Amino acid sequence: MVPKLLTQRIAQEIDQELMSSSGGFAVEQLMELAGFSVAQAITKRYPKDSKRRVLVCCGPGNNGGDGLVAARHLFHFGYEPTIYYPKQPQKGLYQNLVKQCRNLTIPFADFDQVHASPFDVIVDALFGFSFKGEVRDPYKEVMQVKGHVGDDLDIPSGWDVEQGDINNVGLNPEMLVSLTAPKLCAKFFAGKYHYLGGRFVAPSFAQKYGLNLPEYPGTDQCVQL
Ligand SMILES: NC(=O)C1=CN([C@@H]2O[C@H](COP(=O)(O)OP(=O)(O)OC[C@H]3O[C@@H](n4cnc5c(N)ncnc54)[C@H](O)[C@@H]3O)[C@@H](O)[C@H]2O)[C@H](O)CC1
Ligand SMILES: [K+]
Repeated sequence: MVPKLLTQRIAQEIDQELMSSSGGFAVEQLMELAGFSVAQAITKRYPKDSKRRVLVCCGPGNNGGDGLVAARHLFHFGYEPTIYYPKQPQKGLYQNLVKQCRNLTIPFADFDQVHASPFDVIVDALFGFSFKGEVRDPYKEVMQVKGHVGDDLDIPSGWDVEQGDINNVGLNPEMLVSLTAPKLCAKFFAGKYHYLGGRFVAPSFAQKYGLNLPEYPGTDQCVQL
């Protein structure tokens, strides 16, 4: 089963409809399931015995929120996450996620600490399907941190949602976890593992948008594409 690849507009429309009165979801619910599915996908490919130190880079929107949720679950799964979150919005949703992570003593690192510390896996939760244009500061520098296994959340950050890396950002992750459904840029993904997460789509909803989603195995929150 080959899932449909979404345009930016349709991805945003689906997101809005899930959280509308007809969809009935709150953003916190979707974010929790999205972040949980990313953390679970990481356990499948990067076992904590050899890949314990995980840097989670979080951006200013909901992609970053998914990253905070993933970091929290990774902690509970026995990993050692560190969070890089240069712009922390004042909105209660994000502040609460930060509080939850701080209560677990997950460290928040600045860029110098990120640069100086060894990590086994880098999770890119900087930008998702609302990214536009060229990467602006302060995010440019962290995208240059290379040499680690990368796991990108929803889309590789800095990539155009539909046309891929047209700005030559150069992020080529080993793993991509698409959320709800893959976006058009996923056809340029050349890494090893492509997973789908966000197990919350009603069959009627999937049918309406022609999403053609695969079945999730057992109780898993992610499925390899
Ligand atoms: N339905 C789902 O699948 C769900 C997906 N989730 C996640 O939400 C993101 C999309 O979130 P959104 O808040 O709309 O936007 P982003 O996180 O992609 O980023 C917006 C943020 O970034 C800033 N920005 C945009 N372009 C640039 C740029 N060129 N340089 C710097 N900054 C930029 C913008 O100003 C905003 O602040 C989706 O991908 C999923 O990961 C939900 O969590 C759950 C439901
Ligand atoms: K991302």
